[in-house]
Amino acid sequence: MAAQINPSILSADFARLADEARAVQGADWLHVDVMDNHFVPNLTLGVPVVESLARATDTPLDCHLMMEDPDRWAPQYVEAGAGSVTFHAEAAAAPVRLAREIRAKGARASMALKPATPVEPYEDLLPELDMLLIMTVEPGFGGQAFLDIMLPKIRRTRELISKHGLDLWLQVDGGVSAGTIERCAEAGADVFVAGSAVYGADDPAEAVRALRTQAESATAGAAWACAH
Ligand SMILES: O=C(CO)[C@@H](O)[C@H](O)COP(=O)(O)O
Repeated sequence: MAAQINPSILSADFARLADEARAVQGADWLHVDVMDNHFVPNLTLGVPVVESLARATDTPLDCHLMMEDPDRWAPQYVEAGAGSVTFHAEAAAAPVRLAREIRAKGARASMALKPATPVEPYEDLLPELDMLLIMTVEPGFGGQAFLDIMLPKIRRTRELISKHGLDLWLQVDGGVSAGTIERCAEAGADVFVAGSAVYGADDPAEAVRALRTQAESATAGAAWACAH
């Protein structure tokens, strides 16, 4: 699969969300950070804003739910128009049931792991998912420094995907920029969330193209991609 770049609207101007969504034409997905001020110490937006965004842009919405009780709320984000819904492993009471419900409602099901959460306990659950998100910062805020110590977890996850022959996208989120995206791609990520690196650029659409070019050339030389 070609590298996908998903701009995070957390770094956009929330007073101009529709324009900001359209400013990244050519992006694969628009990453929508939903924060409830409980699971993370920040508050962003909810279902009504996702409904409006879905009407305002043709770019599919990749909703990342940083919230408690995703078992209750995640299905509503599918109904609001999200094409992909990510819940946190640390917050879901019944992740298999939730992933199946998200898929049954017609969206891609994805699960996120905070930096201190290992992937190995979830190995048997991976076939239930369309994407696994490895957080490369502590969730809650944009503009944080990339955590290099997550690279081994990205590598181990890529090995699990290969071992089981899964069609599972591997997303990274947090501190992804021109300076870090190649390391993520070499380690095995194929979906890249970038907030400040895109919305902080003079030309956000050009920043998306440049990041994709970097990721694809790093992937082309990576051992994990050559093995396929
Ligand atoms: O989920 C989060 C933060 O919790 C991210 O989606 C950030 O919005 C990414 O921002 P940058 O680190 O790329 O600036």
